[in-house]
Amino acid sequence: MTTAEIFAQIQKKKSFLCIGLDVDLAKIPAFLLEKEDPIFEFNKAIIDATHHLCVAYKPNTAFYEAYGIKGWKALKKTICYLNEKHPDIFTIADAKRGDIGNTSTMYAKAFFEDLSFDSVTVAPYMGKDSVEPFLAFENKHTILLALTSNQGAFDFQTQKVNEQELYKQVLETSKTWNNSENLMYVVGATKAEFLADIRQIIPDAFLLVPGVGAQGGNLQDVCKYGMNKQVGLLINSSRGIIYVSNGEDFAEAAAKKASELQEQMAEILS
Ligand SMILES: O=C(O)c1cc(=O)[nH]c(=O)n1[C@@H]1O[C@H](COP(=O)(O)O)[C@@H](O)[C@H]1O
Repeated sequence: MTTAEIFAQIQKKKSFLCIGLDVDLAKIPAFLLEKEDPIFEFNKAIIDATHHLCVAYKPNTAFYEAYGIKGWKALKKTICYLNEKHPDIFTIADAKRGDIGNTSTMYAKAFFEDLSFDSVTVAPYMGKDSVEPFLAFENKHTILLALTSNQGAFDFQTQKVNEQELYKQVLETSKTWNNSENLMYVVGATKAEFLADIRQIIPDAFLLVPGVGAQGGNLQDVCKYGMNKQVGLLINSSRGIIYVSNGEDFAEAAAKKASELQEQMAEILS
């Protein structure tokens, strides 16, 4: 999927919402646990109730890997369901991978070929030759961790190395890599005050922005400093949407919460 196609979806749905499918069996409605594949049933119900309100879904692979083979099968069923029913929705495998070149190529094959995700999150710490294998895949996006939403972002990412903050070096250096047009970046919603500086370096790239909702980030602040002419933002919320209710009405309740965010986005876009 191209960024122009993502932008077209944003305009059509008046939304730049990404819903995080971080399924925790301890949090989903108890009646689903009796089903053969509770994780997939939960995702399917959430997708059926919310697909018209969002432009992206982001399963975090940790929440599937934690359940072993059953979890991985549920992840595969979820991405197949999305690709079949909603091919215009952007899919993100939040796996935070990155390793020496030949290993990165295998990670890229896992998420881009076997699972057919549109994008995968990747850590920049091992540098150019660990990220370029992901960038080599046509029509796929590599979402590089730039400035993360957590407190630990201040341990390294904002520290100066040769008088420049490390996250700025990640942004600048990554622009020089082969196929860098396939890059997007993660910037936490809790770091909205850094967005003006970030847009100076990468004015056109799409940003995946997690951290609204449960982590306390503010939608309006992110938009004020982070928007570009293609909107350029995918705002993720996971727990704040999918766990509003753990009763029979869980999918309806998630849709209501997603709709509140979508309405705020529509207002910002108007
Ligand atoms: O790469 C990510 O998506 C990510 C980066 C980051 O800096 N912060 C962050 O919270 N995330 C992910 O975004 C999701 C946030 O979930 P909620 O806090 O429940 O909305 C989780 O899947 C996190 O792993």
